[in-house]
Amino acid sequence: MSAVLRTRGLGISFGAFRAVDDVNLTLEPGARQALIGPNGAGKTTLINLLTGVFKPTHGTIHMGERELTALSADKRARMGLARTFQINTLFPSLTPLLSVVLAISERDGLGAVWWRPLKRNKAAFDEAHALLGRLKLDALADVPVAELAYGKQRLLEIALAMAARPRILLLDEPAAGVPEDESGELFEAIAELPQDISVLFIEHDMNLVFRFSRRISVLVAGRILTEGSPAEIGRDPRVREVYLGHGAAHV
Ligand SMILES: Nc1ncnc2c1ncn2[C@@H]1O[C@H](COP(=O)(O)OP(=O)(O)OP(=O)(O)O)[C@@H](O)[C@H]1O
Repeated sequence: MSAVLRTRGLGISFGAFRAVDDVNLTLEPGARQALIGPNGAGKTTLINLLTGVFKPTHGTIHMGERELTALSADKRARMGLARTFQINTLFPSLTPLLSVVLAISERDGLGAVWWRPLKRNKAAFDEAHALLGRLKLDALADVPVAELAYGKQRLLEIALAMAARPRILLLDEPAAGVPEDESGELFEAIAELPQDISVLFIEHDMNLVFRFSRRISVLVAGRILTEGSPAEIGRDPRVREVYLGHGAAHV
């Protein structure tokens, strides 16, 4: 199968420090791939390279046949690369429904005038309802974001990323700060996203990683240490060694 996203020798230096180094990463169609590694390994920096926040000092990035390396973050987003952030980036006083309608109108180039014509834009509201339904947020569509449980807010962030109709979704610790009893539900929603969307997620909770990923890439000191199925990674002594003392029950 041909990869939807592929890096070759990807790296970035901050001064003399190589935060990401010679990374060859591939994402297959429909992937549910975890990017794991100790604190400071370079996971977020790698996502920032993929999305165009940082320009690499080394290597290339391809989405299918198209090279992205020099393209802006906006252009990559328009080509179907979407992300969520470690931190909550929602408007607290908006409702989930209006948040998603706003994201849909951004996608359709109506951002600046969203509040007037979209009152009449039934298609955008219908699409927003469908998206919220997919993430099991439909019952909360009209509740201000500030009143939602944190796990629901993180689901809404995924709904906003989905509004761009991405082919690739990059999730930087989607369950960060989410109480344990809500994080399973969050990852179930991620697992159930349409199969034509490839997902790469950073996650520290190994229970979630081993339950919800089909492939795991292990990043250590900026380099890919190893990659494989959860079973392969679980029995890799090098991974165990990296995580020794980091409290990872599964590895
Ligand atoms: N803009 C920057 N300038 C200089 N150094 C940076 C910059 N961004 C990241 N770094 C450094 O690069 C390294 C990797 O950071 P990064 O945030 O990517 O790690 P991470 O694996 O995502 O960590 P965590 O799991 O703690 O979120 C760290 O040592 C960090 O201090």
